[in-house]
Amino acid sequence: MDTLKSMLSPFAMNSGGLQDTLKLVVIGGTVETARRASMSAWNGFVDSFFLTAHFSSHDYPYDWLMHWLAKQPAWGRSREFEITTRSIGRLGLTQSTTGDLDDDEDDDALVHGRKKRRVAFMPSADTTHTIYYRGHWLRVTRTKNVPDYGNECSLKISVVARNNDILKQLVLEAKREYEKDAEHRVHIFMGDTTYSCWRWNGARQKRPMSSIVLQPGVKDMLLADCKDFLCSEDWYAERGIPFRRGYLLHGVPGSGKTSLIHSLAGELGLDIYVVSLSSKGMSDNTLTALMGAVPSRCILLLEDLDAAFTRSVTRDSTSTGTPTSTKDKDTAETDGSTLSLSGLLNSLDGVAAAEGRLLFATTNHIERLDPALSRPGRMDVWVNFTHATRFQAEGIFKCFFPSKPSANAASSPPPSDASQKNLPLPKRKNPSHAVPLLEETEINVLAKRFADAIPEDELSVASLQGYLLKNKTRPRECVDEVDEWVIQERETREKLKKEKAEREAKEKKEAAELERKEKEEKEAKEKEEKEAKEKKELRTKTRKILRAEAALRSTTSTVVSTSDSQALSQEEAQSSASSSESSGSDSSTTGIEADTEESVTSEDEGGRSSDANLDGDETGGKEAKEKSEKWVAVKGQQAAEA
Ligand SMILES: Nc1ncnc2c1ncn2[C@@H]1O[C@H](COP(=O)(O)OP(=O)(O)OP(=O)(O)O)[C@@H](O)[C@H]1O
Repeated sequence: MDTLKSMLSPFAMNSGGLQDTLKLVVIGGTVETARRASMSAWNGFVDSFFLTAHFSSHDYPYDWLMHWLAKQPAWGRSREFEITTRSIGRLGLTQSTTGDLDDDEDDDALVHGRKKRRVAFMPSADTTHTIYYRGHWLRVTRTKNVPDYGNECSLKISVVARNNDILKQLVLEAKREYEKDAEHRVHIFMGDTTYSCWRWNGARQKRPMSSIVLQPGVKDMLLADCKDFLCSEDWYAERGIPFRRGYLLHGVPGSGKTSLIHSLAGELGLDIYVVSLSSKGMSDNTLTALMGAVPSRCILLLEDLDAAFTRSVTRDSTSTGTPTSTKDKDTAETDGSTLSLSGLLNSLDGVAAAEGRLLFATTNHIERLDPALSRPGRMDVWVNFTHATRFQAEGIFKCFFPSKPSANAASSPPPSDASQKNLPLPKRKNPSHAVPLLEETEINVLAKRFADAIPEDELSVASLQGYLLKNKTRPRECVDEVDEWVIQERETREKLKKEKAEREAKEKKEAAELERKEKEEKEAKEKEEKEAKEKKELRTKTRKILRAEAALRSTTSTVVSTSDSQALSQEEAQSSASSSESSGSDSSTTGIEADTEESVTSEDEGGRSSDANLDGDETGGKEAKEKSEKWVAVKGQQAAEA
């Protein structure tokens, strides 16, 4: 007891201090609990008056609001916020806010050759912010969802109000601002085959229609057709025709198919939804799910349509388009791609297919397409893209080297070219490369000379663009040197063609060699199998004979046991002589006893001996057979004699 007291004595000495500490802990805990309880009661009370709207990052309104919020000056004063240089939402825009860290206004300034990054202030995650909007206090909370994949977030905006008008106003205002800022961009979405959904892939600057040079009338025809379709929903509905339109752009690579679609999307204010049919994991179900999930007004782009069916190009009555060869099946098994032609056709115009979308498909090999795929109703308008014509060469030259505005033109308002609408004004203040502006007449002459030097339908527009890019500040020299470039291009093409032919020939040879080897191996294997089969048959036959012989011998031995020993020795002598005569083999010297023993003791051994014969040539087997037959004959004879 004394010991315990002495142990506790230090505490007892400080019991006053300990008590005080305990008191403090109890009081502090009580106060904190009371604070939390009152806070939660207050929040519950306040929440009962709040109207709350939820926005998920899966949907557009989230992007509108994030874009709107990033523009609010409140974040400049906020004590907790997120600073980002990433794009905000699908827009690909970073907004300057009150708290923007940029120290100058030059957006296009380059630092060490890289574009300077802009910084934006955003509501930080998992914090409630309060901002004032049109006479109301909004409580904004951004929450990061459990990241199963990607950056999933949700936004909650609460406001004390009698009805939800204020929230509607907020969303509409955010949408208007978003669309105003997105005016100059085309949004690209890619089909995600893993989750069968669309993923935003970026926002590209709109491309003016005037920058696409095609044969006269083609662009206008396409643009007019698309516009006409988009405003004819009722017309289609009245006639019971599915409200869909398909465009097939086919032709040589680098002729402007993709560029034209991008440009049309900008002109029509539509987003582009791209499906790569040959992508990993693409199946009928995935494609149907993707096609069913496109919004009603958009461009649906199927790029390189022919590539989707390299595994199965044609469709006959039995084919479903699934891989046919073993190798192809292997490929399909590994990448999980099981798209069939019928699946594609169904997703394009089946019951579940989306309406109101403009379907664009591109291919370099129209001849590889199944007619069912390109028939009217699926592909209503076909446009053939060829190599550059002289008309295109002249047009693209003028695109690269615009002429000096004439005195009249300078004073007049800017041209009302439809394709130039909705495009951002040129922002470049100090172009790094000075393009000399020549008089219109001179540009016309140069463009004509340039076009005359370009062979008709031989070089791709992309290659012309490459040449002009190299000479973007030298219009005159560019024309002077174009003949030389054409010769070089031809030589390069010839060289590439030759290399390709050589490579193909080599591959063909290797394939033939491989095939020959495989054939030889197969033949050798077949031969081996055949021989093994024959041997097996022979062995079976021999076994049968030996069994018969054993049976016969057992009968004979009974006879032998009853005959006198003299007769036996005579018989032995005869048998020995006859066997030595007939086979001349060494085994004959062992006499009947040896034979008898061998035959009677074990069938397996008989088999083994016959195996030994079989391992030799066939004649060996025949000899053994003859021998045993003879032996049997002798025994039989002997038995008869007996
Ligand atoms: N008719 C054209 N007018 C203007 N630019 C063109 C034209 N054709 C090609 N180009 C230019 O060439 C490049 C390649 O063009 P694009 O990708 O549109 O060709 P494509 O026909 O889609 O090729 P592919 O079939 O290989 O996909 C682009 O940078 C584009 O600017």
